[in-house]
Amino acid sequence: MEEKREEGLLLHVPVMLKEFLELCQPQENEKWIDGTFGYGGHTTALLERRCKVLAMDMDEQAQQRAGLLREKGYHFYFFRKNFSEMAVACSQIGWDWVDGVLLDLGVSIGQLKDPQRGFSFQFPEAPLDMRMDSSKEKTAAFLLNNLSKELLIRLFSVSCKPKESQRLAEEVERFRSIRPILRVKDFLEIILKARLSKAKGHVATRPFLALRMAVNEELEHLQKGLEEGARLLNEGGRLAVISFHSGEDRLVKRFFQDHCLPKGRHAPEGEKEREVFFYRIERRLVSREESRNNPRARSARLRIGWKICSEEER
Ligand SMILES: C[S@@+](CC[C@H](N)C(=O)[O-])C[C@H]1O[C@@H](n2cnc3c(N)ncnc32)[C@H](O)[C@@H]1O
Repeated sequence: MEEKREEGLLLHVPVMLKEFLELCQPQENEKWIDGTFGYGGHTTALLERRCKVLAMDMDEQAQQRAGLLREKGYHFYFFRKNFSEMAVACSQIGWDWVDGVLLDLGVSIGQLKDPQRGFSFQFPEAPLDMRMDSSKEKTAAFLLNNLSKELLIRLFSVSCKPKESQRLAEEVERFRSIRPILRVKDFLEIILKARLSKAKGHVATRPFLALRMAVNEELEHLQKGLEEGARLLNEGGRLAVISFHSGEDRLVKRFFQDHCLPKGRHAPEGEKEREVFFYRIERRLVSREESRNNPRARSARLRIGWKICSEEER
């Protein structure tokens, strides 16, 4: 998400907004779930198109920002919950189905730049926390200090090669046998000792990503969020997901492929029991222009699925 200053306020430019709006075509009075409210960029665009929005975010500060939006009198609800619980949130406001679901994954720029939250290696003195939901018990430091070597290897392997994951786990064990791992700089020291192979960006990027994903159980919640979202969609409804790295994107791609039956094709007998949700899926990469203006968005990709219509409409 790009960041702009205006009248002393931080304004955030939502990633791939143009593509999202062009493809999804949100219409007046449609019901949308924005599962990753953040700074409300996508939500605001939906509200400006007179959609009704149920927004969710597990971050406390996102909840505070949502309060400001509510005062503007839009048709807007906010739940401080994981988007994997969107069905519960919907039932609480009496929505049985929705026209669209958007998930713009990962952390917001505000979370990354908060020197107290431990998401970024740019703040070595920060506590190694990394929780998006600060009411949850297990921090990144807790995981590194308590997981077995096997579980640490599995944790790192989400974004690191097998040998690198092994070395990282060994260095974690070595470090914590002397003193507990508490701060970002402790984890940075471990990463440097593990001598990872050269990467395009900073050597700490991939281990930090793997640890953050484990702390917030991101892939597990994403899988559940996709399933719940797809079930809640009305016929012709859209499920849109913006992802930022291959781990998430692979899961989203597979989900869409596993639940897609193109228009005009009929499910063979054996496939009938399988849940088929979509008749069309699309993928878009971030434009050159957006990537130039907002380097953080450069790895973004948008995938959208359209919920299957009844036989007559297909
Ligand atoms: C990339 S930002 C979203 C930015 C937002 N689309 C905007 O335009 O301002 C991701 C946000 O989603 C939240 N988030 C990530 N995973 C979540 C999950 N599983 N459930 C609820 N919130 C989540 C994070 O706390 C963060 O605030």
